[in-house]
Amino acid sequence: MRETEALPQEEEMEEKEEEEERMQNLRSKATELLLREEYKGSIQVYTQIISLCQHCISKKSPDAAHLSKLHKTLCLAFSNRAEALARLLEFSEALRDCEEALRIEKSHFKTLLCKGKILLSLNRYSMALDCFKAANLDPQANENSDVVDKCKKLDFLSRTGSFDVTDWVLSGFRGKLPEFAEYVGAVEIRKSEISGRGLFATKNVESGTLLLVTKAIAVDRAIMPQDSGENAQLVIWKNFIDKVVESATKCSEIKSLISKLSAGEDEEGLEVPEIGIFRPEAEMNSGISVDKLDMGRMLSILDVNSMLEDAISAKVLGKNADYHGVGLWILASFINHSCDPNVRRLHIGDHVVVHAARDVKAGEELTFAYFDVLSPLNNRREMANNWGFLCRCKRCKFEDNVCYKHETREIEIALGKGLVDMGSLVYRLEEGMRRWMVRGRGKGYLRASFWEAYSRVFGSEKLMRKWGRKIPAAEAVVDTVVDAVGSDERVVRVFMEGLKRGGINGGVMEMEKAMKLGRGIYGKVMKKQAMRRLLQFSGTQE
Ligand SMILES: C[S@@+](CC[C@H](N)C(=O)[O-])C[C@H]1O[C@@H](n2cnc3c(N)ncnc32)[C@H](O)[C@@H]1O
Repeated sequence: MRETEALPQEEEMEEKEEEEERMQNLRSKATELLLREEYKGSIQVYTQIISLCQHCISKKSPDAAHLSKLHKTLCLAFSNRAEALARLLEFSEALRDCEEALRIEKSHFKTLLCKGKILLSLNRYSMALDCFKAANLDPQANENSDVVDKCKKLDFLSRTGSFDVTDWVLSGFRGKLPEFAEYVGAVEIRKSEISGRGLFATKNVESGTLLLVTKAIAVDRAIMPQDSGENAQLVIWKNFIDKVVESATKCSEIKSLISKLSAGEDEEGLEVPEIGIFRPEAEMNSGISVDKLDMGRMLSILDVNSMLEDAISAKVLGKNADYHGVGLWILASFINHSCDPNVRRLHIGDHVVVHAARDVKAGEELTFAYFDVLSPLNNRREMANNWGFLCRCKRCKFEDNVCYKHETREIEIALGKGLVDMGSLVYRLEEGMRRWMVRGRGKGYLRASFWEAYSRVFGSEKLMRKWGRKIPAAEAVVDTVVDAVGSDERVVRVFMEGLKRGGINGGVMEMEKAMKLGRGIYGKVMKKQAMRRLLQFSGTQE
């Protein structure tokens, strides 16, 4: 026999009234807290409303109208709690509440809107659009048109990769940052011969082709003048760690993606994740186990995978020279380092944009420079050591294995001391390469190693008068260096200055070549005018 049947009708009525009054009080309190943006408090009250509704529903009242009212209240409580959770970036729990609300009312407008916005924050553009469509949001005619328009645009960008930063560059990086969405181009993750897993091209691509765009899980930045001590850097690092930990704790989706990253140990034994899980259209939480991410492992992962925005090998658009930032960009973290890199990264806002720095063949591993690769072997070894690895790239093997290494070591020491005539160093290296019969890419490797000497000679009229006829022309050196290590603004600057010296600045062929080199640095995300502006001013922007 049911409990309620035992009660006389009057008592039953009284109980219902009390229940309704309590519910009404709780609802007013929760709404007030929500409006005052006291989200934690409102979550607690909505939790009480949910329990109360569930308790009343479980009593299975025969009154259909009352039951329906309870279901409506329950749906709204889940929906509002989802909204409050989303405001606190507790995305996993918020999504769970959205599902509960939608189970009660499939087309609940507020919930669909809330779910769509959460999915948009998690870069799931098309799923977010589905929610907005299901809510019948008319972009022309309501207050949510901005969010729907933004979602449509990001969905389009993530499918096509047709980003364009021309206006922003031409405006001198003023105003709103250009819109970026996550994008996964012709890439896949595979076992790497360099170390653990790596990212590989799935088709032939030419220099400048966009390969991926990834939004930071977290990034921390500060303007730090050169004389700021270690403490200032530690503060940025600590803030950054706190932000990553917070995101991972609040969203299991983020936690599961972070757990795929290397913690630096036993990289050869690591699982190779499907590229699909990083795509904006991927299912949420596609059955990935996330238990293993303790704090120790998290810190090791951040140690191995975080990137500096201001590293010499990256380009940060729109910021000044004292600006420092550290962040975690998940898919880009699968890219190994190489001293003959074939991709580059550009930091724009919270996004890292990765593109080919020279022509790349299908099946080639994509690598970028974790540190400055226009430097000699021993300097690079030191920098790799600071990163915690011994570089196993082709160029290091080549430079390590050859019989002339004693002689190049002497040149390296002389370059380090900086007291010798740089022209004599370049001449000695060029003569040496002739004797050692170094050809093709090998030449580019060694010229890149001693780039500082080359650039000092090409940049000095006096040295050029003295050595110009005895060493190769700047253009030929630039070609081999770009072929070996990809485009770099310092190399392109020498090319442009060479053109000016030769009085041929502005010729169609020369400008075409400069544009190709520029695409290697900045990628195909801007039109010619913007590229020209950056090439012309490169070095004075930051
Ligand atoms: C950001 S992760 C790169 C992806 C990593 N291989 C994986 O499987 O997840 C950086 C780590 O990869 C390894 N690594 C990257 N480039 C390397 C190189 N050129 N030589 C040796 N190890 C490298 C180092 O262990 C480094 O700490």
